[in-house]
Amino acid sequence: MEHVSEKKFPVDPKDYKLYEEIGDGVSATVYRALCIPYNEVVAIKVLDLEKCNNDLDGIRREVKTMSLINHPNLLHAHCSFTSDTSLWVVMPYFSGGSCLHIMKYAHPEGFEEPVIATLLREVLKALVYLHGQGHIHRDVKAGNILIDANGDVKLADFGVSACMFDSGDRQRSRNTFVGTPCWSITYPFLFFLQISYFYLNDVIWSLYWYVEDILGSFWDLFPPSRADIWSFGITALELAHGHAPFSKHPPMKSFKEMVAACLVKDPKKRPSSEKLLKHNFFKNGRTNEYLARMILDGLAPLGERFRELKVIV
Ligand SMILES: Nc1ncnc2c1ncn2[C@@H]1O[C@H](COP(=O)(O)OP(=O)(O)OP(=O)(O)O)[C@@H](O)[C@H]1O
Repeated sequence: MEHVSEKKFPVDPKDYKLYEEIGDGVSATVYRALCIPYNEVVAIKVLDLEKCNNDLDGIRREVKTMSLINHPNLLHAHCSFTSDTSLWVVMPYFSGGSCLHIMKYAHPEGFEEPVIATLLREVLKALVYLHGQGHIHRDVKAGNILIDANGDVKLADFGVSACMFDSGDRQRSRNTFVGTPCWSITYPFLFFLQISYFYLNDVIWSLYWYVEDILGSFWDLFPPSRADIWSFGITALELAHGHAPFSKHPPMKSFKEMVAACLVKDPKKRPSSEKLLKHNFFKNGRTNEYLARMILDGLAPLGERFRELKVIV
């Protein structure tokens, strides 16, 4: 288990030097930056509060959660502060960037099975911890799985995470719009269209009927953490890019079973993160060094990759 850094990171923008852009999202831009007093490279996510749906207090609470959380597979924020109309979240810099980014840049056909098993096993460890602490991540997706140069894997972005024990309006309001469409359980049909050719015929109809179910509000009827299990299943498909890993070879039975278990219509019947971690599929997982070798070797620096991809888009 990592130790929470004793270092107190400065909360004044003047103490940071922003370098190049390394990522962007709906309402934020992420920069590689230097923390001048510590001479340490960090990543800073600058959120434009005017573009955010969430209230400022809500975001602050989430960042606070992010700074209190302490698990080797969860991204820990150093600090956060506001500057004009933006919120700066200072985090460790992960030079590999996100899995989504790496896929787009160097693995457009998706990752191979041992890579997927290794990545997902690490993400699942983070979910076991979060769920055990009473949190739901609510935005599990390839874009939120970060990798550092050693192949260490971190689940990032608590922008939409919620506490399962929150009650009343906050929990309810979160259930209405947070999360990323497709990965969140409220928009599965978009992804359903994308993977309609996919070989998991037996879960396709479950996905379809699930859409019907969401028309009614039944959040209280199932364990909230199972929403993350759904997104986890979608992320597994995302990493395999809509086809079975090693699809030129005999189909991967354990991958198919694991995804099917996550994408069960009835949330109560989805496995808990703890149970899922024991699934046979994760026995294919390897070491972090293997991951670094397989997906990071030979890649250009993150900022350069980001620039190149932006030109293509
Ligand atoms: N600490 C970090 N180190 C390195 N790269 C990062 C870091 N944090 C974010 N990034 C990069 O920036 C990208 C955008 O991050 P952000 O959290 O805004 O994205 P997102 O969750 O994909 O977008 P959205 O906010 O739309 O859901 C990530 O996908 C990743 O490539």
